[in-house]
Amino acid sequence: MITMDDIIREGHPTLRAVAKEVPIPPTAEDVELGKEMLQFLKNSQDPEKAEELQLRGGVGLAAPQLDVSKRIIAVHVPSVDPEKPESGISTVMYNPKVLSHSVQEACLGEGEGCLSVDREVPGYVVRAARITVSYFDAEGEKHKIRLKNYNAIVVQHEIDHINGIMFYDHIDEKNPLQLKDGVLVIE
Ligand SMILES: CC(C)(C)[C@H](NC(=O)Nc1cc(F)cc(F)c1)C(=O)N(CC(=O)NO)CC1CCCC1
Ligand SMILES: [Zn+2]
Repeated sequence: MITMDDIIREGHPTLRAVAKEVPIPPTAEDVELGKEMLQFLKNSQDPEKAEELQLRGGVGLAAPQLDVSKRIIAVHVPSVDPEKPESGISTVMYNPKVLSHSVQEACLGEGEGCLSVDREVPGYVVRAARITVSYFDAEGEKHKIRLKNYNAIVVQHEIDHINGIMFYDHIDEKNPLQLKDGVLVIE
């Protein structure tokens, strides 16, 4: 079972490596890893389990954060609106790839953090507001999905990890809280 002790922190070189594509269909080992990554996120959002295991509430995790330099990410974003279950996303993506993205940009109003970063780093992290992502699932089936707003932010944050990019790489050091016109602020 994955706990916070398995998550490497900034400074560890694996967080800055470009992770390798995995064979498709994924091996049994990579399928098991993906399942454990998704379970970690679910546990981290369960009050009892999070308390018991001292987990930070996570919505996304990339294999490099477990010191596994493979292009595997897991996302578990609760749907905020029970009427619209599709507003959330819960899946493991093998070899995810952003095929296209909107010109429109977006950022989280409170900025971003990271399970691998044990400090606050203030500043807007500007990303594409909408993306089209292709990925393979555990069975080796290819998917192509369009994401927007928070789901798009989470997946971009995780895909950054498999490319050795940290969220603060996107923050404008001189004006971290400066917002260009037209950037959609997601609260
Ligand atoms: C860094 C941390 C604060 C732990 C962040 N959690 C988070 O946003 N919690 C959250 C949000 C919800 F909407 C519902 C919920 F149940 C819990 C997170 O998991 N990540 C993922 C990460 O570090 N992946 O490597 C950071 C987010 C910043 C923007 C997207 C992901
Ligand atoms: Zn992160």
